[in-house]
Amino acid sequence: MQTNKRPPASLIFIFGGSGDLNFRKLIPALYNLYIDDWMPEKFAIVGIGRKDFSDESYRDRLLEGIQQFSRRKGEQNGKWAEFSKSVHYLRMDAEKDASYTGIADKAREMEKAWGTHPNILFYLAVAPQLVPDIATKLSKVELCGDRKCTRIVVEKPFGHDLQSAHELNKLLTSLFSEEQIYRIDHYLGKETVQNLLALRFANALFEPIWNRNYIEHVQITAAETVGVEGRGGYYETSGALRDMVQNHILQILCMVAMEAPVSFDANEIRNKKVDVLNAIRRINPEDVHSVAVRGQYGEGWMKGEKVPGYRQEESVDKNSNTETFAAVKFYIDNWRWQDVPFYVRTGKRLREKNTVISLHFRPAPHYAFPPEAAETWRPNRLTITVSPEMDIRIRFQAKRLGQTMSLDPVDMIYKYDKDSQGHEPEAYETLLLDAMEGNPTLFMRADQVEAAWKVITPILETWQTRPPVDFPNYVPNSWGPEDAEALIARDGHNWATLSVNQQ
Ligand SMILES: NC(=O)C1=CN([C@@H]2O[C@H](COP(=O)(O)OP(=O)(O)OC[C@H]3O[C@@H](n4cnc5c(N)ncnc54)[C@H](OP(=O)(O)O)[C@@H]3O)[C@@H](O)[C@H]2O)C=CC1
Ligand SMILES: O=C1O[C@H](COP(=O)(O)O)[C@@H](O)[C@H](O)[C@H]1O
Repeated sequence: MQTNKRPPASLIFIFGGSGDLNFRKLIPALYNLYIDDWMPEKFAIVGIGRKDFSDESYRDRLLEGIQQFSRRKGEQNGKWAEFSKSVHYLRMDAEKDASYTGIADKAREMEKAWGTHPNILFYLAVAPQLVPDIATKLSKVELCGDRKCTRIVVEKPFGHDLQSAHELNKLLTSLFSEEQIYRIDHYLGKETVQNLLALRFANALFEPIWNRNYIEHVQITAAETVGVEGRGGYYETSGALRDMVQNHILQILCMVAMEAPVSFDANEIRNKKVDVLNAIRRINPEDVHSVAVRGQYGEGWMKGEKVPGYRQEESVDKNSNTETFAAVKFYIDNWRWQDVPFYVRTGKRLREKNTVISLHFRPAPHYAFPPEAAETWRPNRLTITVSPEMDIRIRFQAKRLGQTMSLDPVDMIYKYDKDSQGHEPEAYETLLLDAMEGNPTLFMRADQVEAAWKVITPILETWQTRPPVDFPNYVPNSWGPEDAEALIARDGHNWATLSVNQQ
């Protein structure tokens, strides 16, 4: 969502500078922005943590992260040496340190060196329980005379439920103005998710049919092949509904279902999205079992390798009832979407890593072709593959070559990778650049986060009060529990096939 100019001088403090997210995502993103000439002319990055690093040993550690996880893995002809000169480490216990003088000193040092007040970004890549304390202390640090120069980026999970999200919002908005708070959801930085706006609102072709008159149902799948990967401690407090549905999937759903914005003003886009969340039909607790399915993977095999069940993962309770799979049917009660089901599902240890949105169109009103032509008939479908492939496909019927009138479903495909030649920015690159520029469009506003919690609260509460009796209920390398198939089959539909050669 960037403009074509570099952001102003920026000083970026990363709480969690010695942590996994910074190592795997944030530093690689900032480095790639640097290589692509998107970083400010003047910038400094200060990683904060309790571990012991000198600037030198910190840079060496971060280079290992680049080599493992960055889309450009090397030192890029000396670019790493140039970039890393601006990377520093500040050893500090963010809980015990009362005054954060190290931060104020660093800000003064950079101001003096640059001869200007930089924008200051505080990225809170730490466990959620540290956020209130750090935010409160940061709000008291003397910085650059004008507090408007600061922005605070808050990682997910944003709260544990509606109540805690509300309290966190209340605290943050008492310390900072809403314009300074950037609640991150990395799915919104993904190229294909952003392209939904272009597809829908830069083309006259789709909008007239983008409604209940033509669309029978919508599916959103965010499937992962990985298990909890050492994050069992966090995942035990979360589960698939909180980890993926409350944020990423509902945000995608909003992009699919929102009304056309009048402008690209951040609040205009966010208003249109929150309208969708507010229109999602509230689920009665007694209906939860018929519209929501949960699952947990047992032990099994993935691509020839034996993998443990969720209950055998590190830091997971041996009798855990945490769901690693969730599927939900939502309805949106508004003029555009009345009675169109939105089926969403997400899970770990599923057969493929794939995030896909598909819009399934109603059948043509009359089929004049001979019966044999109809044998392979499929309804029209628009599929947007978000990741790891990035493409848009339109399925339609075409005449098979030859003398008979036989029809086949075919796909018209636009592939992003063809244009990007492997240079597509990662979500965190887009979002960090937006945060430096001060563009909050792709970040969540306080009311959006709370509205999303409201949507899933009845499911969370029902699942909490009625523990599952059949966990684990799906094997790795499957598409989740059988009940998820039944959820959609009851309405006469199937989950869309996700492989590259889609049906
Ligand atoms: N990792 C990921 O893929 C993702 C993570 N997130 C979110 O990002 C956040 C961070 O996750 P992740 O990086 O995985 O967590 P890690 O456990 O790897 O890192 C935690 C970081 O917090 C620091 N920290 C903890 N306590 C203190 C303290 N008292 N003072 C200063 N620093 C402290 C640690 O520093 P030290 O060890 O040096 O004390 C470490 O740098 C979480 O909210 C998570 O949900 C969101 C999406 C994906
Ligand atoms: O936020 C999260 O997202 C990842 C999946 O992200 P993706 O970009 O790889 O699709 C998920 O693994 C993790 O559990 C969750 O916290």
